[in-house]
Amino acid sequence: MGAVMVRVESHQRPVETRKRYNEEDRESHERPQEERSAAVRQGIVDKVETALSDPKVKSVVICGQNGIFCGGADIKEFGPKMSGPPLIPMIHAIEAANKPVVAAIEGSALGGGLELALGCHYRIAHSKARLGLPEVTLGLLPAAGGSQRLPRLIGVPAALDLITTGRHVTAAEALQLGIVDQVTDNNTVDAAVKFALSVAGQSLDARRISTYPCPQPSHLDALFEEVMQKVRQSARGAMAPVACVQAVRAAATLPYTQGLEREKELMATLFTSGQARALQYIFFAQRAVGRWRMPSGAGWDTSKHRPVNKAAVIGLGTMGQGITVALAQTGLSVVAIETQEKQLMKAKQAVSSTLERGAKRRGVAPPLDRISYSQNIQAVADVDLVIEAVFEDMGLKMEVFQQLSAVCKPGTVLCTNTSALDMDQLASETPNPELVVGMHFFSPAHVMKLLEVVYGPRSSPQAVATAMQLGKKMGKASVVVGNCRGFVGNRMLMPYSEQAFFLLEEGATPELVDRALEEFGFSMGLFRMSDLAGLDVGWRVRKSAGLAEPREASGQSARIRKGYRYSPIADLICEQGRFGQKTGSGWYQYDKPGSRVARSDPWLHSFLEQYRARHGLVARSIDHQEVLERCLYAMINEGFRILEDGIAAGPEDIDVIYVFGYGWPRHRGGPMFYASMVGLAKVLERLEHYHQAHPDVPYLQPCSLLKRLVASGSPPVHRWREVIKKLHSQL
Ligand SMILES: CCC[C@H](O)CC(=O)SCCNC(=O)CCNC(=O)[C@H](O)C(C)(C)COP(=O)([O-])OP(=O)([O-])OC[C@H]1O[C@@H](n2cnc3c(N)ncnc32)[C@H](O)[C@@H]1OP(=O)([O-])[O-]
Repeated sequence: MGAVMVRVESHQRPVETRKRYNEEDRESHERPQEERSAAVRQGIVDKVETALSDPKVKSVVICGQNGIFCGGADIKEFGPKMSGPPLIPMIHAIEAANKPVVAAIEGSALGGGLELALGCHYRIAHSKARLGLPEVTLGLLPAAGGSQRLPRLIGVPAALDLITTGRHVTAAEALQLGIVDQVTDNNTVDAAVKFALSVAGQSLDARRISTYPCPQPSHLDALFEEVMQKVRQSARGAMAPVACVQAVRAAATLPYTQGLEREKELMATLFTSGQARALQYIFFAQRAVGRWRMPSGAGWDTSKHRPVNKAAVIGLGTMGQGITVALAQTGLSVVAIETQEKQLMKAKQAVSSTLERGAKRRGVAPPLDRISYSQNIQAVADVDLVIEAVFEDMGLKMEVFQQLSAVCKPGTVLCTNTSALDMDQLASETPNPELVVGMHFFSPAHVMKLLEVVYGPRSSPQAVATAMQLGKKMGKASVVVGNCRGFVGNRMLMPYSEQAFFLLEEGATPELVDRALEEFGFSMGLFRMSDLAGLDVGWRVRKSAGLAEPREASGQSARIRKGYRYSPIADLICEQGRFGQKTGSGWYQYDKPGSRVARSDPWLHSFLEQYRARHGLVARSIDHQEVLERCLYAMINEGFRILEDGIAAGPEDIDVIYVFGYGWPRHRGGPMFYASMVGLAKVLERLEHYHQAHPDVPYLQPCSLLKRLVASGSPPVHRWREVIKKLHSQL
């Protein structure tokens, strides 16, 4: 018989099953999937055992199904009541086999999939395969021996890199690192069978990775110290990357069996941390937002997108430049329009150099010839989709949309990148409002992963599907949202920043607020972030909303707008010409305009003291807990209002927006998930408390959806949609 093949079935649902899946029948799909996963392991154990005991079988090949070796353990299966044979003894039995076992790796070998392959004696990969140990991104570590075998195979520094970042490597890099023994462009299983037969009967003593001594780098302690410091800094409170370093250290310093014990201990800590739950929630949320639905019932599974091969960008300011870069990098032909000649030249240079830098990093040619530049809007006549990114001025945008309607071929999808204006008003200016959607990119658009796709009451599902498909192609986390002021992300930012300004009035400093938020895990505190983004942006928005009008310098009335409490602090800072990093001062001071290193500013502190004195405010001591509760719960409360209003379809949409666009720490799962972890009753109680203390702040008044969820026993986050649905059906 020669070689025998053992197939690893993928835990990913087949496409047809995936299509039928929705939130309501989540449970009914979960159970069979768990059972299937256990059955897969049982199948491997049984087949390997049979093959090893059959004298006619000389070697064994383990391969996947449908072109995928194995994406790793089924995350949904993790829990106290896991059924079926455990992974570690299964991999040990394979490694201990007295006949060669060869992994035929096609598609992906990730997590437990790669750990299984590392238990095999040889690994043959297809040239298009990707390999990695991404457990860290799910709040875990490779706990089926991966953290102990990989350093023994490829050395400590390379293993640390792969395990602490979770990055996937190509087959070519895997070969270079020594993870695989051979790469093929042909049929991988055939190559593996041929190989398995060629090594049949040979000694396997040198092929069992767990028996290898771990290569010892010089200055082991210094290396781990340096790596640990770096990892702690970038982890921003996430535990898994730190545990990964500790596990690799165990591989480098302990015998294999003791290292395995350490791996198990560390995994147990991660498992019960809550961070793993948050990260796994975000993994599924990222996929759930792709299954979008509009209030009409039309959605991802009923709407066909229009093909987009050629797109146009109108307006080449910072945003337009970033969008142009992102489109060209996606492989589209782009027409870039800017009416001002000087700005067009400047933008062309900036776009080209960004593309050149990116291409150099990736070792490819820059896609410069995919872009044609023009001052004439007629050049967009044959494009499939237009993204308007001109200055935030309704009159100007309306003019552009009217021109586009006259110039574009029928069916061209018209997108606006507005972040503050009413896209439905824009749509009403075109003869085909069904073709208008918002594509709200985040700056810099070629770097930031988030895209809000905004529909108005007249947007067609096809236009939404087209924008979503383009977002996907561009590698964006794309979320469909309804039309309202600030959409989802910026709308929730309003109460967040308002609370931060109030805290300054009450005695806090920008440093205190930022420290609390950064210790929580935000990549940047609110004040450092607004210095980076530019304070003038918000000032302009507040002015256009009739808020930032100069009033008398002191007295209660200066702190009231439209009958509610208002803090003019940010406006007063702007009146001083302090717009943040670009002017060399804002909430902090900088060495020079454009510098990024924020330093405490004595001027700002004395300004705050004078401001408080002028308004009869007495500074009190404010702790981190209050900063977090005031800023985050006010934001979360607005999130519930957004759900109540139907602007976002579910909590996952809000959480993906915050994790991918607003620096929310991923290991805390997004604001709505965080609220569920804190406990909705507690969030409600604290909001009631703060609203009582600040009755003139509407954002602190708990919204009815939150109250309703608490009244219905605070269901877990994946059940909120049912309550929202009921709420909407009663309206
Ligand atoms: C003891 C410790 C052992 C071990 O160390 C722990 C692990 O292995 S931890 C694991 C380490 N492994 C990883 O971290 C790999 C994570 N997975 C991936 O990176 C990608 O899914 C993969 C590259 C495999 C395929 O990409 P693609 O082709 O673009 O497809 P896609 O991404 O759209 O997914 C299709 C469907 O499969 C679903 N699903 C996927 N993976 C899992 C999972 N592990 N579980 C459950 N479900 C999973 C996914 O939700 C989606 O379902 P739906 O209902 O349609 O939304």
